[in-house]
Amino acid sequence: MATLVLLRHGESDWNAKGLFTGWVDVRLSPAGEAEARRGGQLLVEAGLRPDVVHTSVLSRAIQTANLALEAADLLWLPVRRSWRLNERHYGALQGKNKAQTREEFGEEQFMLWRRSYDTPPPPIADDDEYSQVNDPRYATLPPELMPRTECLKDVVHRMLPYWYDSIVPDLASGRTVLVVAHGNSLRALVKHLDDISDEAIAKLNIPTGIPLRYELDDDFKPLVKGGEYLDPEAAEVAIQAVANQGR
Ligand SMILES: O=C(O)[C@@H](CO)OP(=O)(O)O
Repeated sequence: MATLVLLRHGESDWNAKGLFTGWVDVRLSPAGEAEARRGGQLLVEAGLRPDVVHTSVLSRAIQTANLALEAADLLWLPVRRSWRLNERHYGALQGKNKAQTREEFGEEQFMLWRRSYDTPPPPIADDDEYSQVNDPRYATLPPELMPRTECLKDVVHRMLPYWYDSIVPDLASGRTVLVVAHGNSLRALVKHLDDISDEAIAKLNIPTGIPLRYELDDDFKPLVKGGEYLDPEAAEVAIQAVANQGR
């Protein structure tokens, strides 16, 4: 048996403004910083002490991990980071307002881009102000792996090698693992863990800043499907808020 804790970063400035974010390196809002600290307190209250932490290479996840670990007096923990835990690349929608996009393209297209399993948004141009092609943190990424857009299926495919090669070995050695990442990279991981169908995953939303705990069996599959949010009531409200973005 192994314990895995998933934590979506706290609210970012662009979450607050209702903008598609993806790989744009937006920071936490003051409310998001408070959520991250609360996430750390929830770990303490639940008696959960991670042994190792994995984050994306985006600042909002890194800030969240730091604030949560500080609140739990665990800043000393080993941390590893990978682009494979990044938010879904939102293509040409990065920087666009969600409500305006929904108005311009209609509900069906908006939801297809936002939540369908295999329809990516149009790709972002390399000279777009919100492109990451010249971002130094991806300088060593092979060019053929650098996305210009992604659907959730693409995220599953680029996230799973990290799950199997880096996170599962930590779990297998008996460590409690904390993964601090993003709405859609965590949807990809939850889809894999809970065997959620391509259709049903459209309805799954992950709240910001509330740890989600999974106890895993020897095959690294959940003993209880869906895991357990450490603050289930707050999670329910926050899940609805994510689902309703753009409305
Ligand atoms: O904008 C984004 O990158 C994501 C997460 O904030 O949004 P959504 O929930 O619409 O996929």
